[in-house]
Amino acid sequence: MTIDDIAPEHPPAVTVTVVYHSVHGHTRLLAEHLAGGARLVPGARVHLVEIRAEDVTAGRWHDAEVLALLDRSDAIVLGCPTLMGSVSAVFKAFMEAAFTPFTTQAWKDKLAGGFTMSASQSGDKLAVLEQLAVFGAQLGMQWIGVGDMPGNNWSGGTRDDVNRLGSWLGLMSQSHADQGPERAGSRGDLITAERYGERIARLAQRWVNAVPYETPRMTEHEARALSASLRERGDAPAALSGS
Ligand SMILES: Cc1cc2nc3c(=O)[nH]c(=O)nc-3n(C[C@H](O)[C@H](O)[C@H](O)COP(=O)(O)O)c2cc1C
Repeated sequence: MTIDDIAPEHPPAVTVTVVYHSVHGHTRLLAEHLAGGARLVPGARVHLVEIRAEDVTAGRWHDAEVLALLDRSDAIVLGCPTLMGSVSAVFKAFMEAAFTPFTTQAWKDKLAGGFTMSASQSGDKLAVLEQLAVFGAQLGMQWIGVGDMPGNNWSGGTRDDVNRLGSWLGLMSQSHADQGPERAGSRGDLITAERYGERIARLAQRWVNAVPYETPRMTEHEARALSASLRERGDAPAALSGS
């Protein structure tokens, strides 16, 4: 059997949005390749959105159109450079602006993934991917890891290998600090970005076409009312009944 035998005649339409911040363009190049990989998937509508410092005022990021686009996306891929071992300040401002979808659970059960770029081989990039994954979890999203076997971990390995930094939680990429985006990075990282983007788009198609299921959403107020009604019925676990 070939992939053509099982490919659906009408590929399901999904919206994948890659949302990223970049100061000097290295993360942007990675984001472009990730979006390029997602665009390989028939039926995938792919948006590439830059979070810009100009849209942050008094520490707060605002762009209602971007939030509306994210509201209607099936998958959201988050990316920023690793700065001082953390997500970049501008991207953090964007993350805090997601307080509204946090309270409404508007992004619940969308797919999420993440990527980061830095100059050092490690550079504490894992801390950033963890921050992005925790963000996804707070929003109730389903996190997608890279899924590729590690490269460059044996005597014949090279910088051009797929997943050459051996990262699974999300995509890690490294660029030399003294070169521009086109020359500083690794071909392996860009290929890994494309593969990750394609994986997320294909999994989004699988996800939205699984058994129909309306995700229950609750405001904080409704959650408290639920806890109260369970307490009244006397069948709440000890933690909920406060005893
Ligand atoms: C303020 C600052 C902090 C940085 N912190 C780190 C770091 O913690 N780890 C690291 O490996 N590189 C660090 N870097 C290097 C950047 O991550 C690297 O240059 C990256 O490619 C920038 O991405 P961009 O071109 O998309 O802005 C730092 C750079 C700056 C300017």
